[in-house]
Amino acid sequence: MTNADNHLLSSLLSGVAVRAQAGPADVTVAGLTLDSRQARPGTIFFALRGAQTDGHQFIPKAVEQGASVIVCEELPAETAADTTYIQVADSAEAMAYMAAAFYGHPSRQLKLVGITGTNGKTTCATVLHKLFRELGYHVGLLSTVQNQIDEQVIPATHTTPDAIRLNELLAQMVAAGCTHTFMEVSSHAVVQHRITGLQFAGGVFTNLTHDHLDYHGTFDNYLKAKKGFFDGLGKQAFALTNADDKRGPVMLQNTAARRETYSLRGPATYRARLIENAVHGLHLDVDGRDVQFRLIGVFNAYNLLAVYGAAVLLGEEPMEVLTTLSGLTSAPGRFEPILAEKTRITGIVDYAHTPDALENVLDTIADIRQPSQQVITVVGCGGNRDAAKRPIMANLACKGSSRVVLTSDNPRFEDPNDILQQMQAGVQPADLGKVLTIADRREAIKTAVALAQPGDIVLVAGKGHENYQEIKGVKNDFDDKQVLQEMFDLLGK
Ligand SMILES: CC(=O)N[C@H]1[C@@H](OP(=O)(O)OP(=O)(O)OC[C@H]2O[C@@H](n3ccc(=O)[nH]c3=O)[C@H](O)[C@@H]2O)O[C@H](CO)[C@@H](O)[C@@H]1O[C@H](C)C(=O)N[C@@H](C)C(=O)N[C@H](CCC(=O)O)C(=O)O
Ligand SMILES: Nc1ncnc2c1ncn2[C@@H]1O[C@H](COP(=O)(O)OP(=O)(O)OP(=O)(O)O)[C@@H](O)[C@H]1O
Ligand SMILES: N[C@H](CCC[C@H](N)C(=O)O)C(=O)O
Ligand SMILES: [Mg+2]
Repeated sequence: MTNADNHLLSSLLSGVAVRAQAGPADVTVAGLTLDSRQARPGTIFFALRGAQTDGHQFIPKAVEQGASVIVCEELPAETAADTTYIQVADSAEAMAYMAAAFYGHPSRQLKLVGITGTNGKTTCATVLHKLFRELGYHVGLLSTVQNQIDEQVIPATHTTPDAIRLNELLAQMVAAGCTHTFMEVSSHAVVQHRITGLQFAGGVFTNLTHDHLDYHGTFDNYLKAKKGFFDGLGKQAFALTNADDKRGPVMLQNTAARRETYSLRGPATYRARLIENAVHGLHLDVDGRDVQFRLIGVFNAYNLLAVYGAAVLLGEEPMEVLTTLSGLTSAPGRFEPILAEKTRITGIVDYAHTPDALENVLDTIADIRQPSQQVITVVGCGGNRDAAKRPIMANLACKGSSRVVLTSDNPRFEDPNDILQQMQAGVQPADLGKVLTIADRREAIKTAVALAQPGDIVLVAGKGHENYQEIKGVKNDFDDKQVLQEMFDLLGK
């Protein structure tokens, strides 16, 4: 729903292939919705075919609630005389064009950059937002963690919101004076036409590994979804890809946008060479300039290079970009270090809540640690979610750590001890001696900190930026970073 001005229906239909139209033509539209329960007089209800159910079923409900216009793929057998029906080939696509028009095409008034890929979207979008704020711009952010207009936080429900919410947010950003917006583009968003009709100034590709096959069916479909974003870019845009990723070049195969690349391994528009990958940050040579960064891990060298390339392509001065970037920290809860100064213990809070992510984080720690530094990992698995990952994550934690404290993540409606038992099943007999099980997450973090010797690394995995722990439907305040800091202080570390 919206505060935007009212519009004549006909003014919203440009670009929409209307197959048939019935009912009053001169309708004034005051709002848009994809949920029949939100339909009101003056609103357009879009009947979308979803994953769970078919929105066409709810057309009578929307009419009953007073919807003025119904956009659908199939006209209902019975129509109401004072309701307008518009038949289109694809309701989701029509919704995207009409939402962009309804909100005054906000994407055309911004430099909008989309970031896609399996990993690194939140990191790149967030660091770009921070960078452009530091460079003095008013900037929007649409990300998994949160949406932002400058420093104002607007909670996010999706990585990429639906087309109505997305255009509404972009319009708010324009109204607030934003010149740039950085957004994550999920594969779901491409397939569901959430980004259709937007004008992008640029697109960035990070990498592609197996993910979301439950939704896309095959890896090829997943790849096509990501590629669809670049296929849709206009020739005024740039398309920046990771040349070191096997799928990087494929992404740009059919794009009309200017093709640009980044690489740590070979020739590319933007190049970096790793000088040092240490606990205190990355030391890189970027396009011949020696720069120290606060972000940690080789994967972040890629993220930093993508951010640098995008900023330069947006017209920023390379040296100023690098100087500013070197002082920035990562996205909340993404490999976020919490340092105990006295004892040089490094706490790391990371959102790794899947086997793949946990392995990735532990591999990164293995790369940066000195042989004398022990790794102590605190990890749990969420309740009412995929149970198959539980033993695997416990097993991986043992492989990559000297000590492991198994604990609760968000138990939700499950018994935490049941989850922990399933995790314990993945511990090899030889590793039993390094594992402790403490259901209370605060106690688990305390124990891990108590076990840490000067110089050690304490990884707290699974909850990243989350500031709550969900138990039996109640979200209790809980923040891994805060608790870790509290334990460093309490135990005199
Ligand atoms: C699988 C998926 O993407 N689902 C999204 C989809 O819902 P759906 O297809 O299940 O919808 P449905 O329940 O079948 O309903 C069909 C239609 O009927 C409508 N309806 C339903 C009931 C009713 O009474 N009246 C009514 O009008 C619904 O509003 C909907 O338009 O359309 C909804 C409206 O836009 C989304 O909220 C919903 O996101 C769900 C909550 C979700 O979990 N999505 C995840 C998978 C997602 O999108 N993730 C990506 C990031 C992934 C990542 O990289 O980590 C993201 O961009 O967030
Ligand atoms: N460029 C990268 N390559 C590989 N792994 C990465 C990269 N960047 C981040 N990661 C790892 O993936 C995790 C998620 O990072 P991030 O939140 O930036 O990705 P995302 O693409 O937004 O993920 P999501 O789809 O869950 O929103 C991080 O915690 C980190 O361990
Ligand atoms: N979007 C994911 C995040 C999981 C985060 C983890 N902390 C958990 O609660 O399992 C989910 O809701 O499954
Ligand atoms: Mg994300």
